[in-house]
Amino acid sequence: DGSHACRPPSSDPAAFAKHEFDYVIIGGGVGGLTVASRLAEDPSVRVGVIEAGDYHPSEPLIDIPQNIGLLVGNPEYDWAFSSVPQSGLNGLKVAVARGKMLGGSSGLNFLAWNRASKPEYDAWSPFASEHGWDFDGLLPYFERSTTIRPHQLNPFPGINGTQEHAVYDAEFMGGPIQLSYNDIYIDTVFPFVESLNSLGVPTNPDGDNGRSAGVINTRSSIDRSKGVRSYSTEYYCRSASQSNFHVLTGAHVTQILLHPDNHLKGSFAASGVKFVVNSSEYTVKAKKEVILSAGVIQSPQLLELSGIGNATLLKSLGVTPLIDLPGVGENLQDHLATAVEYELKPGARSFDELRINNTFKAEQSAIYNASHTGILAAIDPAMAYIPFHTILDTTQVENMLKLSDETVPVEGTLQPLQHKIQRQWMEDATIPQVEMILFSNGQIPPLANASYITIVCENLHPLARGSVHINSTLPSDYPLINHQYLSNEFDVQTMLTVLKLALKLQDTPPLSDIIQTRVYPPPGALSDDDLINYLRTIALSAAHPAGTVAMAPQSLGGVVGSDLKVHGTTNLRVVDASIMPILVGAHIQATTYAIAEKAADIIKSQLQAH
Ligand SMILES: Cc1cc2nc3c(=O)[nH]c(=O)nc-3n(C[C@H](O)[C@H](O)[C@H](O)COP(=O)(O)OP(=O)(O)OC[C@H]3O[C@@H](n4cnc5c(N)ncnc54)[C@H](O)[C@@H]3O)c2cc1C
Repeated sequence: DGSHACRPPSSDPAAFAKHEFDYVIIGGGVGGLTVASRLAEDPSVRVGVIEAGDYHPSEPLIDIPQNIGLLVGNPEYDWAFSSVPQSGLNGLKVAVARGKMLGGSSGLNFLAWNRASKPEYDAWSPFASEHGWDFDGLLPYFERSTTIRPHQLNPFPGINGTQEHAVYDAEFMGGPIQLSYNDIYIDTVFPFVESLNSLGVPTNPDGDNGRSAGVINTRSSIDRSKGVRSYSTEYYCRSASQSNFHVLTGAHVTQILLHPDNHLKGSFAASGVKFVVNSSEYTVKAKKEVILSAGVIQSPQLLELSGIGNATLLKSLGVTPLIDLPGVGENLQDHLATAVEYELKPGARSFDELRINNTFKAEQSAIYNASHTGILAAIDPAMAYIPFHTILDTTQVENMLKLSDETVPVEGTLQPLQHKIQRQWMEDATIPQVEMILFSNGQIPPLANASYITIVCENLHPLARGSVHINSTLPSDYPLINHQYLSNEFDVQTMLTVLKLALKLQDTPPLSDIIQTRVYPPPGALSDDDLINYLRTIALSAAHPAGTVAMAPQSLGGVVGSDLKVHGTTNLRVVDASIMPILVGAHIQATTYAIAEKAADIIKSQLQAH
């Protein structure tokens, strides 16, 4: 029935504001609902969550896997931010999708669930002195957040029978997010995998074990028993009936209330938040802590609106600076994407069959309605994580290193240390630098009455560092988002490398056997300059922004410490994707759930210590 329904959240702001909460959590997305539900496990701890969007317990556009993407840009479900014109993209403004609903971006995302490689998480620990922010320190939390559907096969080409079964039963952990493999693979998937194999990118039977390189059959956050999206509302539902757990939807937080801390001179304490519902303003108190989980765009925005950020910037806009933290809103990293689109030969089926063949669509709808299976419950699971050494020779890798050295890191910020780490990754044959994802349909219009595939190519470890900053004191004004995409030659050449690999697929069997023609980039010979021009035109965000409230020492430009408390505060924490000091080369929902699970344990242990 596609239903996630459980006790509905509150929509009564006055009643919500009267509660005496221990923890007030801003934002009911991945970070917010996860940490809230875990804190509320202790019935004596009173938890209040404020979410701007609504609860959609049974919305096919959210729930049915084949509907991914349909709500992107819809203002009822997506904040639909946009970047400032990107000079590296010939002035293009890039759409920045962010979920606006209970569930946050996990209600809008594309359901892929995977982990990055071990060294990428280990690279966080130099920025965070305590609490074990590395792969081993995150692993229990990855596991705690999920339940893996047991006994499913991983039938990808390049995997033998024993490996198919190997990993999964051991990791059946009983967490809220349901994970599964597809039950069915559309015709395009295995040829894509086999062609990549023959180009030297092997299949990796278990990319989640700390070695992520290779072609993987990604798990997805789909509850197979119902054939629906499994997202952070699962955390909401596990706590919704408890009297110590309250969620208010349709409420926009406009300010965190801060005052000098009585116990620690020079520090600020958060006492609550202001929020707005239908133009009326309310205040709710937090006895213990305020936890900011508004995501990578709005967490820095709310810090700045509340007086925490670069003092010069804040003053110029008329905000009284309370804590001068120049790192707020800096360090924005994201996976830039481009795409190659191929039209398929007649008879080769991709998901476009649902668009062009009404009989097929009716059949699949009937299957879905009867058993929650079939193509409507499937995603595109083939993604390749590719290290430089897999596709470049030694001289070419040397060239990439040289290019990276020309992108001089800014001293006094996170960048010198990040650069050192990223340089090691470029040389490491196990750490992916680029990603290729098969989308089994046409993504770049106009589309004819035919089947297509689109190969999305991403830069996993850009050297560009962007920013998110307020531009006015009005909370309803969108912040300025500047990714600095393709602002340096290393990032350009990295994208060129993966784009060229995607173009080789056209001539590599067995995928080439089903390709009719290339649609994008337009057919014909292409020089490197043509391709670079293409990259600057067909460019989009892979929707994995991170890093704008970085966990790092204040001296390096960090915003939160390893306990996720904002520097200069005693009880304001940030728990969402913005705390990643350095972006990992994976789709980042799994990592964000793990961050929030870990945060809950840190908060609980500090509470007990008091
Ligand atoms: C289109 C798209 C596709 C994606 N695909 C994938 C994928 O396939 N796999 C993957 O791993 N990851 C994917 N991601 C990324 C992943 O979903 C996010 O990284 C993750 O959800 C981030 O969690 P978060 O807690 O930081 O923020 P969110 O989950 O976005 O939560 C933030 C919440 O805070 C609320 N909020 C913000 N400001 C306020 C305010 N002032 N007052 C009240 N509430 C507020 C928002 O409405 C939102 O609900 C995708 C994301 C998008 C947008």
